[in-house]
Amino acid sequence: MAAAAYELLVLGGGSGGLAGARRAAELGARVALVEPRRLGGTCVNVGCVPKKVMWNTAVHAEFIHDHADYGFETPSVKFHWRTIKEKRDAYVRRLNDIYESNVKKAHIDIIRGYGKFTADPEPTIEVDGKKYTAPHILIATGGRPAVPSDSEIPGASLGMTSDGFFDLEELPRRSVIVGAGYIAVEIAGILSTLGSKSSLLIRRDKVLRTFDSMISSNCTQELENTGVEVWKHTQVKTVTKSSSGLLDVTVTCSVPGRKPTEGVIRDVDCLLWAVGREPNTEGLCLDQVGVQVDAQGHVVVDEYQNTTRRGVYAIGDVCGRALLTPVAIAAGRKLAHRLFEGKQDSRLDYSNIPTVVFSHPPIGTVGLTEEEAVAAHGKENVKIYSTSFTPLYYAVTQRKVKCLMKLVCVGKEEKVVGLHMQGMGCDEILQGFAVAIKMGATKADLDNTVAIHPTSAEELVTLR
Ligand SMILES: Cc1cc2nc3c(=O)[nH]c(=O)nc-3n(C[C@H](O)[C@H](O)[C@H](O)COP(=O)(O)OP(=O)(O)OC[C@H]3O[C@@H](n4cnc5c(N)ncnc54)[C@H](O)[C@@H]3O)c2cc1C
Ligand SMILES: NC(=O)c1ccc[n+]([C@@H]2O[C@H](COP(=O)([O-])OP(=O)(O)OC[C@H]3O[C@@H](n4cnc5c(N)ncnc54)[C@H](OP(=O)(O)O)[C@@H]3O)[C@@H](O)[C@H]2O)c1
Ligand SMILES: N[C@@H](CCC(=O)N[C@@H](CS)C(=O)NCC(=O)O)C(=O)O
Repeated sequence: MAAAAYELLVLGGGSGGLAGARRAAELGARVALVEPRRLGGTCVNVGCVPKKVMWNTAVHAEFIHDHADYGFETPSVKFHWRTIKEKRDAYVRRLNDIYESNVKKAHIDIIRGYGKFTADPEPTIEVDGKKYTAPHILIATGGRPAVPSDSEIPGASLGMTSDGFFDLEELPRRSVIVGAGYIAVEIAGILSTLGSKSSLLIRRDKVLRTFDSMISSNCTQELENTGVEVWKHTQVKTVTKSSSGLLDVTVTCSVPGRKPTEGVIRDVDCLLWAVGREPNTEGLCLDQVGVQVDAQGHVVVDEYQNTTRRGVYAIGDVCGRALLTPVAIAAGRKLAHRLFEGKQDSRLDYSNIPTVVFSHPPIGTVGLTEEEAVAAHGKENVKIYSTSFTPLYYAVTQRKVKCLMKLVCVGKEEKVVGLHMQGMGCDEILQGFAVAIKMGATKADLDNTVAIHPTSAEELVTLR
């Protein structure tokens, strides 16, 4: 029988697990955190943080094109991938140490290893043969990149995923990215902007299909503008390695209404699958404890993050809803307040979650798309305000990149239910407007706010 030394056991030291564990400890709970790898999870090690460093690097590469227009004489510029990779890795290691020290300062015990449930009558976790139990157990084991199997696509395993992208020691010469979501768009943009000849293979005719159609169309166009070759209606058929060690990627292009055609992309040194993520639930033995998972293996939870077994909870990517760091963090903290501060109603409201895609230029979006608003409220009740302009930054440059903005408003009072934009600075503009939208702002509220000039953000309070 295991000793119940803890009040909360957390499986996974990523964004959600760390935040939930630390908030619970702050509220006085005795907490242990089970984690086999370096602390920080996906976000710190192979996600948001190293990705943003590479996006910043790519933004530098873009600005270099404008130096002459701004009067700077630029001698030939050389880019050293290794320099930024070493600095990035060092920063990630620093973050790993900071998280470890914060956890220790909070008197949270770290149990090193993979946790799994046992068949004991009370929910119990086993790590390397040792058992631990607690009245509250939180599953925050996140997810991993999905890769097609070699039986689905012969040679698929010759490719890498976003995890492998962060191990690359050099900028690939020829990249092929498969997928149409956040990761595909972000990595294709980074690689292409930094000088890798890049092709993006998408199954349909546009990327980011679930976003507002304005964003989906514009982002597809911007990828092409930045030099990414977008292969539409295309899927990989086989992958082979040539004697040179490079990959040949055979693809099928099936445009609706036309005969499918085949093509080969040769001498590829980076084939990257970005076709979604899978939850880390396989080895947890959830069936032993009566925790239900859905068809994709995500843990099924209610609005309070309760699983189907009393005393067992789940947060973050492992639940498969809004796979974003701040969502995992917020859900973990809300749960801690419910369990250890008696705040019965403490739960995360999943509506109006703002999100940014670090494309070139970046995308910011919150709330309903135009299509969703029309479906929910009827076309006659939806009013759209939109604009497309060239930000002042480009007034003196040869390179011109547009900024697009759209407000989706509903009803007579024109409540703002959606904001979608792509353009320079939109990543940073979004957060403040997301507060206003969360508070129920109307178009009149935006109009009553005096503009800040000269900015791109001012367009959002002067739309007509
Ligand atoms: C390339 C990429 C870029 C991203 N960019 C962004 C971004 O810009 N902004 C954003 O908001 N989100 C971004 N995300 C998503 C974000 O990283 C995730 O939503 C977030 O990390 C989820 O946190 P989590 O706690 O649910 O899981 P994770 O952070 O994945 O943590 C899970 C932890 O559980 C551990 N674990 C697994 N199995 C076990 C086990 N059996 N026992 C104990 N521990 C276990 C893992 O080792 C891991 O440390 C990105 C993701 C990727 C892949
Ligand atoms: N900036 C950020 O906040 C950020 C950055 C990265 C990741 N993330 C989070 O991480 C999650 C996972 O990212 P992701 O890009 O892996 O997944 P994703 O956003 O869910 O996109 C996966 C894409 O892959 C395509 N796809 C699926 N199967 C495919 C196949 N067999 N062949 C070709 N394409 C296929 C799908 O597009 P179609 O269906 O249109 O073909 C889909 O858009 C995101 O949803 C996001 O929540 C966030
Ligand atoms: N500003 C954020 C923290 C910054 C953040 O999101 N950090 C990421 C990794 S860089 C994380 O996973 N944090 C977990 C935690 O702060 O507990 C917050 O306080 O919510």
